[in-house]
Order: sequence, then structure tokens, then C-alpha cells
Amino acid sequence: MKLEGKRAVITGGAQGLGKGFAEHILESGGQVALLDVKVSLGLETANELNAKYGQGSAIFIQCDVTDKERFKRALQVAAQVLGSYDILVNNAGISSHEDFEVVLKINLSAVISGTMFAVEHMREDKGGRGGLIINISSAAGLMPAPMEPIYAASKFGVVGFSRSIGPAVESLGVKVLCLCPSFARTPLVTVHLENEDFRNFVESMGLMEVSEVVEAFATLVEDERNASVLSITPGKKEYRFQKRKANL
Ligand SMILES: NC(=O)c1ccc[n+]([C@@H]2O[C@H](COP(=O)([O-])OP(=O)(O)OC[C@H]3O[C@@H](n4cnc5c(N)ncnc54)[C@H](O)[C@@H]3O)[C@@H](O)[C@H]2O)c1
Ligand SMILES: CCCCC[C@H](O)/C=C/C=C\C/C=C\C/C=C\CCCC(=O)O
Repeated sequence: MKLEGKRAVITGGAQGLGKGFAEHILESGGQVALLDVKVSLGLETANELNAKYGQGSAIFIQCDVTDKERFKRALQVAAQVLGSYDILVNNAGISSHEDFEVVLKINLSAVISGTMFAVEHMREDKGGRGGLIINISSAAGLMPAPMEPIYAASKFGVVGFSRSIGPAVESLGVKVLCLCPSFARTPLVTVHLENEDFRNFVESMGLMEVSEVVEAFATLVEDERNASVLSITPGKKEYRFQKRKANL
């Protein structure tokens, strides 16, 4: 998809990868709505982006994606303010929480509800204009992560869901894509780096800058291969699961 003139909603867009994806869309001539629980940071990020890319290019909407009604309403507000939206990036995520169900709610359930809401908005058979849904999983959605089994479960879920729902909604003009980065330098990772075991693990895998993940995001959006899963590790970008044995 060419991003010029396109409007995107990005969950967890106040910082980190979400902010990086927003910058790429804005640099390409699009507009963004950032949804996040962090209100002051979200407003600050939207202000920074408006100053850089032009007033009205970015809006911030306070939203906890685990609250389905508020998430649905935030998407409706984004559609009203921007005119519509062509892209939803389900990016909000956390690594750990004392209650494992919170991790599953943010990292997996909200990706599913966001996808369902966006399909209803985009579906061409009900007056929508089609679109792209990009779900952010992780390398921990493709390989075991013994330090974070619940996180890995949520991210494996995002891969399975994206690969399954993509073909199911293609006839509606909607494509679902999935991005699986390994470690990148964002607060999600840097807050844990004082832990020596974790730091050694990150060093063994390598730590990407946000720009390298954003470059893979750009490839995914440009290629628009429905139900594809793009893995990005330091210096290596690779589509996974290319050989489907049956079109079930
Ligand atoms: N940084 C990495 O190494 C890495 C690697 C692979 C995948 N990911 C995934 O990328 C996504 C973004 O991660 P990041 O590294 O930018 O993290 P981050 O912590 O820097 O940013 C995540 C953002 O999500 C927001 N958020 C959290 N819970 C929310 C909720 N309930 N509702 C709305 N917003 C919420 C946070 O406030 C924050 O602004 C996550 O899904 C993460 O799992 C990150
Ligand atoms: C195969 C792993 C690739 C994972 C990339 C991933 O999406 C990024 C996750 C970032 C953080 C969560 C992972 C592990 C944290 C584990 C331990 C942290 C130590 C906790 C502490 O500080 O006590």
C-alpha cells in the first residue's frame, strides 16, 4: 500500500515502536491517530509530530485497549476526526505483569478485538474502503522465550490469529499482516537491562534500533501480502510460513 494520503490508527503509539511506525507513515504523507493509556506522553508525542509534519497530521486519543467499548469508541472517534482510517496497527503490548491474564488481554485479546472492529469499519460489502491491519507480534511468537512464557503465549497467539483471519477477511477487501521483531531499543526492553541474565540474552540476540524495525514495517506495508508474517532480527528480514500445504 502506498501511504501517501492514508490514515492510520496505532495502538500504543505514544512511544517506542508505535511512535516509530507513526513517523514512517507521516514521512510518507499519511496521517495518524495514536491510541495509548499514557495520556501526557501521548499528547506530547502528538504535539511533537504535529510540529514536525504539520498541524492536524497526528491526533492522540486516550484509550486502554483492554476496555472493548472504549477501544471501539476510540476507533470511531479516529474515523470521525481523520475522515476514515485505512490502516490499524495493533501494537500496544507489555512484557510482564503479576496477573498473567493482563498480559493476554493486552497482547492478544485486544489484537483480536481491534482486528474485528477494524474489519467492520473497512469491509467493502458494507460501504467500507478496505484496508490493512498490522498486528505486532514478536520473535517470541516464533520461538520459545523461557524468560517470558506468558508473553510468548500471547505472541504465538497473535501469529496464529493473523495467519488465520487474513484469508477469512480477504474477500471483504481487508488484509492482515504480522510483524515479528526480535529485541529493539525501546522502554519495553531497556527497563529490564539492569538484570544481568536478561542483558546477556539480549546481547546474544542483538539489539536493533527502532529504525530497523520501522524499515521492516515499511516492507510489510508496501508488499501487502495478506496473512504474511515478517520476522526482523538484526540485519535479517525474512517472510515466514511461505509454503502453505493446503488452502483450508
Ligand atoms: N521492543 C522490542 O524489543 C519488541 C520486540 C518484539 C515485539 N515488540 C512488540 O512491539 C509492541 C510495541 O512495543 P515497544 O517495544 O514499543 O514497547 P513500549 O513499552 O515502548 O511501548 C508500548 C506502548 O503501549 C502502550 N500500552 C500498553 N498497554 C496499553 C493498553 N492497555 N492500552 C493502550 N496502550 C497500551 C504503552 O503505554 C506504551 O506507550 C509490543 O506489542 C511489543 O510486544 C517489541
Ligand atoms: C525470543 C525473544 C525475543 C523477544 C523480543 C520481545 O518481543 C521483546 C520483549 C522484551 C521484553 C520481555 C522479554 C523478556 C523480559 C525477561 C526478563 C526481564 C527481567 C525482569 C527483571 O528485570 O527482573
